[in-house]
Parts: sequence; C-alpha cells; structure tokens
Amino acid sequence: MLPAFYQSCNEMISKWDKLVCKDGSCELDVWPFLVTLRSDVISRTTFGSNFELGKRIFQLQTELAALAPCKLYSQFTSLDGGKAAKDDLLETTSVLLVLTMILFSHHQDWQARAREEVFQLFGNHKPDFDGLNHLKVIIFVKIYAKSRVKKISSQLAPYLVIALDQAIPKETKLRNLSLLARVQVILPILLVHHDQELWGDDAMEFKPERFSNEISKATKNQVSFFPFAWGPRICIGQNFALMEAKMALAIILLSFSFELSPSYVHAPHSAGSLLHLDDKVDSVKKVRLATKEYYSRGTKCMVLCDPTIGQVVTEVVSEADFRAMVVSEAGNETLLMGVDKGKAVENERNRSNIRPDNLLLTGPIGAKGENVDIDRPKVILGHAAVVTWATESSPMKGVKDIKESFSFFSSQFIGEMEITVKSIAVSIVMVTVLTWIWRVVNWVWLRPKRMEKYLRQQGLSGNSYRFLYGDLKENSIMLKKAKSNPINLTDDISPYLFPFLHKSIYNYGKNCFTWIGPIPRVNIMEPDQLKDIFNKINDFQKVNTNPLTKILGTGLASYDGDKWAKHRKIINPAFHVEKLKLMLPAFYQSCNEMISKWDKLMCKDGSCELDVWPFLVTLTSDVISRTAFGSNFEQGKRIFQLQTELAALTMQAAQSVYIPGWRLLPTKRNKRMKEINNEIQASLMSIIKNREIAMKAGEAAKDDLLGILMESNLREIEEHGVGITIKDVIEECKLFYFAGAETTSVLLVWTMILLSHHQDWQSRAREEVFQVFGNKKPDFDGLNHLKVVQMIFYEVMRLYPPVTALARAVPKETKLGNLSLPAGVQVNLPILLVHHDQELWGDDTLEFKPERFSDGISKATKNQVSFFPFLWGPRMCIGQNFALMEAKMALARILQSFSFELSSSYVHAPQSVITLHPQHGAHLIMRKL
Ligand code: HEM
Repeated sequence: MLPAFYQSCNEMISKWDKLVCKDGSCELDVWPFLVTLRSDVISRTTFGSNFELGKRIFQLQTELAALAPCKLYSQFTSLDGGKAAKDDLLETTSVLLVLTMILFSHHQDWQARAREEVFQLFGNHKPDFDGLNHLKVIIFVKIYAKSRVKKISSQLAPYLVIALDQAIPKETKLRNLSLLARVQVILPILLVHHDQELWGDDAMEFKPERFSNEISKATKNQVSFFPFAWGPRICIGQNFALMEAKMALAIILLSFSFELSPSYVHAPHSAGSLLHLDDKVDSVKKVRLATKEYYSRGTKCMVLCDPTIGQVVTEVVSEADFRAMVVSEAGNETLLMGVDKGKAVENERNRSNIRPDNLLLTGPIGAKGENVDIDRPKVILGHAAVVTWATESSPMKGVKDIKESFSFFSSQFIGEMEITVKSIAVSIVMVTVLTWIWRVVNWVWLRPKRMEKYLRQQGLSGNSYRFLYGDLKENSIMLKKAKSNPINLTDDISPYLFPFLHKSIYNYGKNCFTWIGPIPRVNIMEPDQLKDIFNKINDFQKVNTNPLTKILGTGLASYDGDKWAKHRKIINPAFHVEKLKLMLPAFYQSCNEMISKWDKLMCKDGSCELDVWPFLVTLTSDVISRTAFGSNFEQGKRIFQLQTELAALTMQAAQSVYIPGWRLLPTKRNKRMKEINNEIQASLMSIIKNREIAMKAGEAAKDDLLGILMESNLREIEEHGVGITIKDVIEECKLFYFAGAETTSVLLVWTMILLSHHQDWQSRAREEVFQVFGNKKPDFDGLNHLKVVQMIFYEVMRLYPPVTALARAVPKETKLGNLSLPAGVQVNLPILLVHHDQELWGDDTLEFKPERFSDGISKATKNQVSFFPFLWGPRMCIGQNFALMEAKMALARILQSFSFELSSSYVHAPQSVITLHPQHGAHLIMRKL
C-alpha cells in the first residue's frame, strides 16, 4: 500500500506547490487538504481507484453526516458497523496529521528535529517502508479520536476531547465496583492522557521525548496511553494509520516548513462523534488564513452570539457542524460554543480572542428553537450562546435582538432543513417504490420468461409461462376433475393423483417442466440424474416455497449445509439400532392397546367392519409419543391433533401461489396456523423443560428419542463447544411427530388395504409371522427375520409411497448430466411416478408383486436409483429403521390376531395430504383368529 500512500501525498504536495506565491510562501488552511489526502488514500487502498472516483461517495457521506448526525451517532457508539469503521478511517488520520502540523508549528524545535531525521533517513529520496519504520522522532501523541464525545472538560485544553463508552449488558464486577446492567462506563481517553497523577506535572506540555523509550516506559507499563484503544479491540488500522501519517509527514517535512498564521484560531471541537477542527487554520511557510474563506465560497455560515450582550462574538462554524448540533441535540442538553461574557468581543476584529477556555455549554435549544428560554438559558458554565444564521449577502454582524435573530434562524434554517428532509424522504420513498415495482415485475414476469427461454434452449418443453399462476390454476382444475371420478384398486393412481404432471409428461416427455406460479420445476425421472441430485445435497437444496410450511416443522428435514450436517450428527444416535432395541417395548405396548380396542369391537361372531385408518393413525402417534417423550399418547394427544390440523391447513396454503408477506396478513387461516403453532410450541416446551429439570435433579437420561437427543447434544457441546438450542430441540420434536407418525401410519394402512385385496400374500405373511413367533411377543431378532413382511412393505411403498414427490431448489447454475439448469429453477422428484415407470419396472409395474424384492432392493432395481420411498444418499430418512421396525411389530401383532378383507363400503381414493392418505378411510372386515 506504500505506493498508494506516496502517490496521494505527492498529489497534495503538488497542489500546495502551485499555491505558493512568488516569495515561496503562502497562507493555507491545510485541513481540507489533509482530509482529501485521507480519503484519497482510503479510495486507492480500498478500491484501487483514485480519490476522484470515490469523491462522490465521500461527498455523500459528508452530507449524510451533516443531515443525519443521530444516525452517525449510533453508528459510532456501536463500533461494530463496517461503515463506522470506514468513517473512522476517513477522519482519524487527517485529525492526527493536522494536529501534528499545528503542534509542530507551535514547537519549531521539534519540527526541525523531525525534519532532520527525515533528511537523514531519506535525503531527497522517496520514503520507503524500512526508513519509515526507523523514524523515531515523529511520535504522534494524544490526538486520536474514535468515539462519541461524552464530556467536555472545563479546561478544554490543548487537544481533542475524546471518550469511549462501553455498555454493560449484565451486572458486572469491575475490581471493587459492582456495575449494574445497562450502566455505561466512559473511558475518557483525553482525561487519562492528561492526568497529572499518571503523567506528572508536565502532563499538559508537548514533550515527545516522553516516548523516547517506547510507550511502555513512558506509561510505566500502565494503561494510561490508549489513543488506539487497548486490548483485543485495539484499532485494527493502527499500523495502517501510522504508516500513512509517517509517509505524509515525511513528505511534508521534506518539502515545506510551516508556522502558525496569526489568524489561526485554536478551537478543537467535535461534532457528532467525529473530531473536526474548527477553522483549522494552519500555515505553510509564511501563513495567513483567509477567514473569509467561507464567505468567499458562498457557503452559509453560523455566527455565535452572546445573548447577554446580543452581539456576534465568535467565529463561524460550518453549516454541517451546525446542522449536526440542531438535529442531534434537539430537546437535549446541547453543546454549543459561545464565549464567556468577560471575554466577549464586540467586533470581528477581536475574533482571535476566542480561545478554548472561552468555551461554554448551554442547555436545550428545542426542536425548532421555539422553546428556548432566551432569558433563562440553562447555562452549565459561563453564559449561554445562541446561534444565528448568516450568509455572504447578509452576514449577521452585531445582532441586537436575540429573539429576532432566533426567529430568523428558525424560519430560515429550520425551513430549509424541513425542505431538505422532505425532499430526501420523498426521494427515498420513490426509490423504494420503484425498486419494489422492479422486483415484482422481475419476479412475476421477466425472470420466469428468461428461465423459460433458457430451459427451452436445453431442449426441455412445457407450457408457456402464464402470468403469476403458471400452471397452478390448470393443475387445480384437473385435480378436482380427476377426484370426481372414482377409481379401482387396480387402476394406475398417478393420473388420479397428478393429473397435470401426467398430462405434461404425455405431451412433452419425462423431462418436461411445469410452472409452480412463476417458478419453473423440471421433472426428473432418469435414475442417474436422480442419483446426482440426491448426492449433491448442496447444489440441490431444500425448497423454500412457502414459509407457512415451515410451521409444520423446520427441524432437520428443512435445513441445508452446515446446519443440516450438525443437526444430523446430533440426532443420528437417537436412531441407532441399539437404541431401537430399547424402544421395542413401547412399540409392543402401543400395538397391544390397538389390538385390545379391536378385540372389544368384535361382534359375537368374532368379526366386525372397521375403518382401521384412524386406529393406525392413533397407533403411530402413540408410538412416537412413547418413544419420543416416554409419555403415552394420551398426554401428547393434543399436540398430535394440532399437528394434523396444521398439516391440512399447510397443504391448503401450499397449493396457492406463494406471495411474500402473505402469511403475515391476519387471514383466518394464517391466524389459526399461528395459534396452533403457539400451542404446540408451548406443550413441547413444557415436556422438554420437565425433562431438563429431571436431568438436573440427577435422573439418568431416558432412552427415548428426546433423552438420547438431549444427551447427544450435551456431548456435542462438551466436545465442540456448541450444540443445538432448546428451540432447535422443539423443532426436532415437532418433526419427529410429523415425520414419524404420519408416514408409518400411511405405510400400514396401504399394507392392510393391499393385503386385503391380495389374500394370498396376507396368508404368506401370517404364516411367516407364526413360524417366527407363534403366539409369542415379537422380539427384535425375530422381527429382523421377517422376510416376506419386508418384501410386502417394499412393494406397498413402491406402489403407494407415503411421500409421493419431493422437490429441490437449484440456487446456482448447475450441471445435471447433459442439462444445464439455471439458478432459480426447481427440480421435481416424482417418487411415485418413478416407482411406477414401465421402462424401469417392466410391463407389470402396476401389479402388486412383493416377490420383486425377494433378493433385496438392489436386485429389484438392477442397482438403479428407481426405488426411494425413504429417499436416497446422505439425506435419506433418518427414521427408516425405526419406521420399518414399528410397522413390522404392528403387522405381526395384527396378523397374529386377525384376518382381514376389504369391506364393500371401502372406496379407493388415495389423496396426497403431504403424505398419501386414504381419503375415505380403510373400511375392512376384521375377523378374530
Ligand atoms: C414409512 C415411514 C417413513 C417414510 C416413507 C419416510 C420418508 C422420508 C423421506 C422421503 C424423507 C426425505 C425428505 C426430504 O429430504 O425432503 C425423510 C426424511 C426424514 N425422515 Fe422419514 N420417513 C418415514 C418415517 C420416519 C420416521 C419414523 C421418522 C422419525 C421418527 C422419520 C424422520 C425423518 C427425518 C428427521 C427426516 C429428515 C432427514 C434429513 O433431512 O436429513 N421418518 N423421510
């Protein structure tokens, strides 16, 4: 970065060269040049461009600082914002340099020593890095500022006032002090730097020799010098700033000598949180400042008056400074500059009398000035000052009537401020509205059309995009129509469940695309492409269509990336086979309760007609209640009912176009969903809290899903410092409920329906169960040996997969085989359609033939990704073994106790409500064995 420093410094020196008069000297206000230098260096080193290019940004920032000091204020008090850091950088080094020049002007001996050192090291050569590191005399002291000014000392002596404040978030011990939460501590850097107890009687004197033996010697190893702050949050740009300042000063010293101009007014002050120098007049060679500079530039200026004598008494401050004061301090205690009556001056000639020790503080000035009690200003020290307004054309000299001057100020200045603020507000609203219009137009039209063109170029086909709704309307009409026609058990259910997709595939081929509102979804049915999608979980992410659906459960199933990996790692142990064994009694108990209920419903002839669907739903939710929470279903019943209701509402919501922000509207559905969610959260929270209390009381972690999850989380925290939060645990529990109960009851119900229809397979399954267990209680090993039952389950899930289709989002342009998918599209993974695909499964694909799986899945699929009821790859269902074990236990107990067949009242109507439900239930004739 050194060349950038050098170039910027040289540019400044060249400008000064041009300003020098014939006698080789000139009077110059160096401050603006040093500010420009600073922003030039920042522009070059940050953006690689020169200042001219960044000038606009810089101008805008300066204007912003003037108009919105409150904003700046807050930015600086929390030193975390990036912008704050940048503004910091812009100001601080210029302040350091200007004060160094002022002090060197006043202490010519040190200026000479510094110049000597620079000449010795560089002669007339360009300063280099090593040389700059060897500059010892140039020591910068006590002049660094970076936070908001908190207090101004009455003896606003030589340098700048500076303090850092630190908020205390919780009650904290500070040595022998106990500080309450929210108290703030002020670290008055300036006062510490000037403290006689720390620095001796000559604390206020300019003596760079203090630092001849490094800072630690000068401070006697105490924390008494911290212009760059101290500790872990020490200014990150310290070296940058010092190197830049050394370079600038070296070049200045090599080119010029300087002294104070007689018109120099020493008045360091601060505006907002930044340190500015007021009329910082310095001289280069023989100097004289153009005090009139503000006037000659035509800039409006402020004049400070002494209210007691009603006269203009002091120098101009910049308009920006004044705006800052007015806006930020309205109604609050205000810091204004004025003069002590005794030292007040009556005319311009004596302006130079204004010294820092004449400064005083005044009280509130009111929002628009109206409330100022001119007669009794709240004077903290000395006399109040009132600010009036002057322009080049009407400089307000010798204002007699303060009230007059004040109303002048109110009408002119505030009026102007209001207009400016109004026009800025209007511009902001306009820009915001235009941006939103652009976004909406892009979202509903331009982007979909762009993507459509791209997809067609890939050889993909589908309907042309229709405004906003895409294919949704047609889809919903077709779905309604399909539902009105009853189907038989042997019919293909895909046109019934997905009539629109079915038609699209028929019209455009398997790789067609459909429109989910303005988002195109490419259908993928080719096993290799599916494999790629399942493996590349970061390229193909979970779809984030409707935030409403998140209410159902955000847990593991909805995360991506690191969060997913972490949660999966913590939850995995809960589904370990060893843990499954421990859950078997819970499975057994729940199944037995169901069987007992059925027993009680039997008529005298030992048979009855029964809709088994609600019983199976109760069974699986009972199992998940017991295994997840160690409590029985009755306790979790409410949660389960609510989850079911929530699923139905979510499905409704997911079928309409997703409009951002819609879910926040207080529609009946949205309100109900929120209510349900809150109740579920509260119930789960109480279960988890009770568990925590028990664990704290020394009870061993339970062997249920929640206990194992909490234990695994604790282990993760011990090993890696962070685990998941209670809120996360709640989300995972909600997910267990939904993913664990719904899916398995669906598997069981279709199994019973299909076994009713295929009595031969029912007999074979029962035979196997009796062979393995007789009438005994099914055990873990035995369940693992149920081969026919396993084949039946696979075939049921092939024909009736509980999860019928999934989608994935494509966040960035991605290759998939020979396809290139643009960012923003989605891929559709139609599990059911792939499971029924004749090309993959043969002509008998729609037939119920469990024997396909007699040699396992890989043989049945010929090692292709053509069967994935639990998905495939790293995101495969975590509860697969749990579900299969539970289903085996249930079917074994049912087969041991009953035979069953379809009732004549059974209506075949599979319905996709997230999972594949039997719309009209499962009416069977059950016979006691
Ligand atoms: C027959 C029963 C089940 C079927 C067919 C099934 C199916 C699936 C499918 C297809 C996925 C992938 C979803 C996606 O990535 O979009 C999945 C994920 C998941 N399932 Fe299951 N599931 C069943 C039972 C269970 C059970 C009993 C539990 C827990 C008690 C469970 C817990 C989960 C979880 C936590 C995930 C998310 C995994 C991840 O994203 O890493 N599932 N399941």
